[in-house]
Amino acid sequence: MSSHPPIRSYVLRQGYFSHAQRHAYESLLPRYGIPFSENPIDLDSIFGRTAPKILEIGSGMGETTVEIAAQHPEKDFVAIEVHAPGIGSLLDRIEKHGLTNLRIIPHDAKLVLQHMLTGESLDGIHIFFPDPWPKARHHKRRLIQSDFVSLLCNRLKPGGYLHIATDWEDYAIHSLHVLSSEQRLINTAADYAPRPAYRPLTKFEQRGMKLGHTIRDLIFTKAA
Ligand SMILES: C[S@@+](CC[C@H](N)C(=O)[O-])C[C@H]1O[C@@H](n2cnc3c(N)ncnc32)[C@H](O)[C@@H]1O
Repeated sequence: MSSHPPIRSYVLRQGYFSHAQRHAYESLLPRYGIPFSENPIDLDSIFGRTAPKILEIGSGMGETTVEIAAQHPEKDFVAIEVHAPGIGSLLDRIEKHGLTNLRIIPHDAKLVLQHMLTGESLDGIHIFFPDPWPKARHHKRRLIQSDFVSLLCNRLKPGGYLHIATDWEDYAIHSLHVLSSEQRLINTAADYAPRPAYRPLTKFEQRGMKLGHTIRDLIFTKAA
């Protein structure tokens, strides 16, 4: 029997580390990172309190992640990212903002959701501007696929939300189809949702808008 390697939603590049990112990656990961493990973790004991838990998949350089966490001290946030300079950048921002409600798991989100987060434990999941993988032969690498959305749904509490934003029209159409096909999810809008106040406009997004790209938000809730 041949076993196929898993299809990844990312390619690990060497990437350029700024001095601050490298320093943060090396010195702050033990403080704000949650190491990958094949065993379930208890987020309430990691944060030292019971509070709503929001997961962000693919936090990139962490600008949005930190802004949202700083504006919502009443909630706890867990970011998942695989790109080392991005992890360093987020760690540096957590330290500079003195945030106690944001941690990062530096690993593949699929494995984190399968092994570390169990049960219906999340109040919300953010996936902002996932890699679009525009070529047809790469579509299988897209994060938003029915199996993955089913896994996300398993981890959401009843009434919890899944929020995706993208500036790629065809990825938005694909995601709308996949989310609408998951029976446990209910669209909060007729199709795309207005950008909620908690999602700040990023520089990347403002640049896209100048180029005429339309940003689409999809916000679905899990049936109670
Ligand atoms: C296009 S970037 C968007 C970053 C950020 N959300 C933003 O809006 O600027 C997508 C990010 O998702 C990360 N990513 C892709 N697949 C992932 C996975 N399976 N687990 C964790 N991170 C992933 C990539 O490393 C990349 O940083």
